Amino acid sequence: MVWWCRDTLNDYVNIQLLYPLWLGVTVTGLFIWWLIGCLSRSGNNGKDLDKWQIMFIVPYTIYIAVIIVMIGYSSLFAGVSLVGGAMLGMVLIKRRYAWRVFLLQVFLILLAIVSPYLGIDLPSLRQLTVIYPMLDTPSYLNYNEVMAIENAVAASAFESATLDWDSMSELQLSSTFFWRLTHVFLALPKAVFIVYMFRTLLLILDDSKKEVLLHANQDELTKLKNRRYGLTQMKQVLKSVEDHQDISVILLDLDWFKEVNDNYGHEIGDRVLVEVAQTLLQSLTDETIISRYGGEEFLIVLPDTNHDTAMIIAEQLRLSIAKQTIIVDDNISFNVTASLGLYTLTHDERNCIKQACKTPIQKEASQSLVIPRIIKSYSSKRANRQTPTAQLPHDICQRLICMADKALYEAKGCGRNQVVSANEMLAAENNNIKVLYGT
Ligand SMILES: Nc1nc2c(ncn2[C@@H]2O[C@H](COP(=O)(O)OP(=O)(O)OP(=O)(O)O)[C@@H](O)[C@H]2O)c(=O)[nH]1
Repeated sequence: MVWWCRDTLNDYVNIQLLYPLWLGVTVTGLFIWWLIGCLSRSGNNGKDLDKWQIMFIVPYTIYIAVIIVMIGYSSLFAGVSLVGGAMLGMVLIKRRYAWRVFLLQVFLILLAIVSPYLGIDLPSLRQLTVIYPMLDTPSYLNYNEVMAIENAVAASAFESATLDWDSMSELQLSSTFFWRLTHVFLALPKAVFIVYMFRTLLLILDDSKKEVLLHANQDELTKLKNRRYGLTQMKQVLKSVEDHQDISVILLDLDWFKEVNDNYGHEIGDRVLVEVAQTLLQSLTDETIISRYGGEEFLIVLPDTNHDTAMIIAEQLRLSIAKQTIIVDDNISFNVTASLGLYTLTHDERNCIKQACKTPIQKEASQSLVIPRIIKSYSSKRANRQTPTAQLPHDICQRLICMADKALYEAKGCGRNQVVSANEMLAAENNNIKVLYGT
């Protein structure tokens, strides 16, 4: 538009300066976009600001400061940038940081306002060009034209029609001061209020999101994770577990639970489930995934736990539940027992499954890595980046649970109130991991 009207605007816009300016802004924008893309891949669990967020906030704050200093804190441009930036920041980055930056920017505005009265002469675009409403259409006037109009207005206001330079600048300074103060009282609180309202709105949305998620992921009765969420977390653990780590899965089922319901009623049955859930929570670490898998069945996933340790943990759980006394009333109390089926997927087995389940593309990629040593040293870094990492099959969770379930079935068959390991069952049958995937 400016380029198109360059003949008309030539007096007010330095077209020669505009091209490099546009180019500079575009290149800088693309660079920041690229930088954000690169840095956003390195997450930090949302505890602090990510590097890319700092890279976002710092230039933006400088940008706002420059706008405020150059164009003026009261301009539409500065207002939209300030409030819009804070709102966008609250959506994109941690809200408390966006809030702090916004308040810092407000502080900058206040500083810009009082600076002339502290003897600091800041550069202002007003000295170069201004937007002046004339004949209902905004038009650009240069500084001299504006000064001429202002002088004429000032002169007509005084009978003598003459003003010396000192009283003129004093007049300007005091009118500016009045104008600035008006903005401080009217515009800034408004901006703070809008951003505060927006923040409150986001907080309300956050709370309702948390509540929805809680209900979607939690078992209403025991307050443990529900089956769906337990499985989701199990999948995540299987993905993130390191190459040398084993992972163990326990299925725990209460014995003769139907009889508890029949003898003492569903309410007592419910209480048993709640108390068993509490025992599980108290006995296991925070890293353990405990979910209610079915009616009186619990799924426990122990990340980075080998078979022997998992057996000890399972046995301790069995004992803790058996020791727990459920008091119905002063005269009636009873104990429940549980049967547990355990399966440990060792890191070796996991790697075998990964290898067996590689897609043809992945196999081809890994075969192409069998290359002379000299070339390998140069290309290994690159190849590592390009080779798609072998994934575990998508139904791995179900298969592991199925193995634990077989052991649980065995425990029930052998008289209940015991722990059975599927790994030991397989070893006794001289079977191995092939059972898992039949390969
Ligand atoms: N109170 C209560 N009972 C439940 C709940 N969910 C499932 N049940 C009951 O749990 C009982 C499970 O019975 P079964 O599957 O026969 O198992 P069991 O009696 O524990 O026998 P084994 O598992 O073979 O030792 C059923 O009677 C269900 O009604 C629940 O949320 N609350």
